[in-house]
Amino acid sequence: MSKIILENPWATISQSQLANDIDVININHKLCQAKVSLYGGQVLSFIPKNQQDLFWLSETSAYEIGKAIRGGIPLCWPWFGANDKQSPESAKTSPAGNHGFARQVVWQLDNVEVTSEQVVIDIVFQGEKQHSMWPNAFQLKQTLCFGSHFEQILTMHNLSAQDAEYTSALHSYFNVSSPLFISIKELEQAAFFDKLSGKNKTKQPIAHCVGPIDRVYEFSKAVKLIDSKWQRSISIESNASQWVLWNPGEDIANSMADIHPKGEQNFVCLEAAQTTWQNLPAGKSAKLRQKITVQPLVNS
Ligand SMILES: O=P(O)(O)OC[C@H]1O[C@H](O)[C@H](O)[C@@H](O)[C@@H]1O
Repeated sequence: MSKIILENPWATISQSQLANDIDVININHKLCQAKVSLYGGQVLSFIPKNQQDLFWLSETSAYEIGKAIRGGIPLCWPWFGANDKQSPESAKTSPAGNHGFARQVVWQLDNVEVTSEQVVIDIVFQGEKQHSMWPNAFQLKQTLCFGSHFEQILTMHNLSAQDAEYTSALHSYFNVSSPLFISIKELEQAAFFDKLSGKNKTKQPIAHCVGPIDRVYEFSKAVKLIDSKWQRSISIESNASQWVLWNPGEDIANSMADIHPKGEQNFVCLEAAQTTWQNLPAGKSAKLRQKITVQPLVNS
């Protein structure tokens, strides 16, 4: 069953159920189509007119409260990866879990606006004492703009009287012809931390993005993910200071139930990230944003 939220000459916005307690907002605009899961506050799909989906979504993802959806743009917050502040004792009783809790909670639809150019969706999640490693009261708001391009703005408000620290990433799974045909020239200028070897590495050429590859690049400028087979260029700009590049490769992917067989051969994760702790003073807010534009290769 689908419920119409808004309908006008430019767009139809509806809400439907993906699974028990998991609702999705469906966007059908004259310039694009998109889907946003309220569980996880997660963009699942964005298809600009005459394009393939920009995002990859696993066919075997669990749609289940307590598990993250595999694909689209999971939000890593209030920590990215393992929480390195957690002591082994505390991990025994209340493990922090990878990438924080924001991708495993139900967000609320706050506002929808439609113009001839775009659909703007605001979703919010407000909480307190969500985890012993992040007890502060907070509000998260995502402003998601879907038109001929896509923009995502995450606003984090610390509503408590205590300062807090966060790490975060907009963990985009880009839909690609194959990691074999992907190049990201801009990142070749940057040093990176290789999560696989645990070592810092100097800049090096990226011949392809076939995994296993798991790197944190110190680079804040815009990047272009060039897909030479599909002849498209995906430009991403962000206010983050790092880019995380991840593809699990065949062996790790085969061990992950929520990646469908050979699924790793159709995505590259390129994540606007802050993996070092950032201060979020009491009563203050901070923003993490990205803007994604796709173009045929000949015009880029
Ligand atoms: O399986 P998840 O918790 O979603 O994490 C998936 C991946 O996310 C990031 O890109 C990290 O750099 C990887 O180390 C991690 O394996």
